[in-house]
Amino acid sequence: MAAKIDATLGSYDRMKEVKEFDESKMGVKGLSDSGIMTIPHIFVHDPQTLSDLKPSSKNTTTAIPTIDLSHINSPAHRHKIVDQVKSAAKTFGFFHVINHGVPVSVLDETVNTVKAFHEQPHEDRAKYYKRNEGKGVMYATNTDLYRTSAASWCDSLQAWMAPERLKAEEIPEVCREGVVAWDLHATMVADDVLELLSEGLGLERRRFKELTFSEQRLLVGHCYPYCPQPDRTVGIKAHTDGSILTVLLRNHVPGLQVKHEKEWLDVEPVPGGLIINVGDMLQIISNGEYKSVEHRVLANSWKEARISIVIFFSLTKWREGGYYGPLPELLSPEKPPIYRDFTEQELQENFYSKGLDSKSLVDKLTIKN
Ligand SMILES: O=C(O)CCC(=O)C(=O)O
Ligand SMILES: [Fe+2]
Repeated sequence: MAAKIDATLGSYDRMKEVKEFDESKMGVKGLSDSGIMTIPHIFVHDPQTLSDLKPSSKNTTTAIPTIDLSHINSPAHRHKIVDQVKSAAKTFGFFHVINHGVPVSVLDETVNTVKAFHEQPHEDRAKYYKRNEGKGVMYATNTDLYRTSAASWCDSLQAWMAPERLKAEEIPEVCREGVVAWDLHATMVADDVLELLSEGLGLERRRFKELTFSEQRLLVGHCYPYCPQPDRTVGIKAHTDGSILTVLLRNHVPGLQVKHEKEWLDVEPVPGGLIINVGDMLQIISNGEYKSVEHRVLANSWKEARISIVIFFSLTKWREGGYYGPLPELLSPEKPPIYRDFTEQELQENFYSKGLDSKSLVDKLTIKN
């Protein structure tokens, strides 16, 4: 790779530095623990990205909706909850759910178990550091480290839980039990929310389940360690999720922001709550009814690590010929498809070309009149 010129950094061989950092297997956790005051060049983002990084203005009172799932099985309450979920998925694309049935002790245990993995001594973590996307378990700094133009201050443990059933022994022992339990609990919540979303489109309650929308699951345990220069990098770049639906559990350390009406909005923690967001696939199959919204994580300026556990739910059953697209039952002469059909290969290529820098799938598939 040619040496890169950066006005503030001078000339340097980016790929060489990326490789050296990656091969050290220390992760950003190791960099942070070493007490550095200046972050390596490879993490510095371009001035345009940096100029836009700030917590949302203090006086904003807008927050993503919080939806209480206590009475989802009561006919008297269900239609109201369906309306709330539908409205949140249409406007914000993000919402909190509370009283979702998972005990707070399980939420805490899940965060602690993932934190315990990332806070092991370097030698113990380094044993797992590798890049094998698509199956099994992988632990590394940034999935897209070699594809992106600027790295982010975050290490991630990824576990492809399903459809190919992940063997428990492949999961690092320190977090094995917690990860397996979380996959079960989060899937139950996702299935409940998918039923509400299915009804919100006027479809049968079980329709999304039949369409296998929660059968592919990638669990990611992120760690955003303290960053000495949070104004020069990010925790995760602005992106939309490629999933059908994402379930996100986080600790109390701030950083997550969601784009709403062109403004970045801080997502404040809700005690006992889980965050749900619509992914690109759901925006497409719902023919634009539900919105996959941009979000990002600021680099962590707290001494305590920010921990989040994300499960990306997606479908396993493609239509004959390997295609997918807006659901035919949602289309009519008044509501023609606004996205074209696409193949699984196109989906993969979109992600693996440039990682999170890629143009969103939704933009690529929009039918231009
Ligand atoms: O850590 C978070 O809060 C968000 C992570 C995220 O957006 C992702 O993994 O796609
Ligand atoms: Fe995301």
